[in-house]
Amino acid sequence: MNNKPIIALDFPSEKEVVEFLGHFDESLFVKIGMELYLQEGPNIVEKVKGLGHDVFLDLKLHDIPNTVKSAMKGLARLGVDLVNVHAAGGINMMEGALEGLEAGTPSDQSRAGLIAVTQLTSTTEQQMQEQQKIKLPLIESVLNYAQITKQAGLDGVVCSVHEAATISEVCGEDFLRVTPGIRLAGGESHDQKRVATPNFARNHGSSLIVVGRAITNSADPVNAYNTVVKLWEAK
Ligand SMILES: O=c1ccn([C@@H]2O[C@H](COP(=O)(O)O)[C@@H](O)[C@H]2O)c(=O)[nH]1
Repeated sequence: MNNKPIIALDFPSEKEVVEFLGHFDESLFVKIGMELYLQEGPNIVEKVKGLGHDVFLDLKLHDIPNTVKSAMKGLARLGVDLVNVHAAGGINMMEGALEGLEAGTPSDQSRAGLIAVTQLTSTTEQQMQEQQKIKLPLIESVLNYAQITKQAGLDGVVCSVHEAATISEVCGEDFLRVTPGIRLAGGESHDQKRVATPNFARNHGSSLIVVGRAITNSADPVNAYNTVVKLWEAK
């Protein structure tokens, strides 16, 4: 899997996606989330792959184990590079997801990476404690989700940059830490709560960063992307 910044294609339809990708003359790593997928269906994956880009299909599956297993089996045929579930679905559900993904992957293709969302980057410790009734520091909840994700055999987690280094220490360097909530210095946070810059992510344990609005809302998305790349790659 390449380690380019993953651009979140949070657009309402294929039209905006094609227009956006048309600005770039290189192969990208992009994320298709529920907004786009629920409007355009599996064809949007084929379209974006056909344009030569790697795809993280971010549908965050969360259901009973049998349902997630069957859904993953179907998704495996789309040939995406990375997919995910919610760790809150539990170990049996995550094992089912992995089984489905393995069963559905055509024999001439390699299986997509499978990761699990810990605590969304839009969640604060206070919200988690009050609304989810998890009476722990947020880092402990994230770490617990990371550990059960590893136990289920998945490849890594979605977390914020602020938990990435601890997860790496506990679960190992090879266990992926995919971190959304990335903003350029001084940029608006929007609905995100646990945010960080690309260079902070680089130095604090992220394996991959996910960047949406800092690039897609920019008047010059190629320049914004190149700025993110420079900061992410800077040592
Ligand atoms: O915890 C999570 C899990 C997924 N996301 C997704 O990442 C992008 C972030 O977009 P920005 O515009 O850079 O905020 C978005 O598609 C989310 O669905 C996340 O933010 N946090």
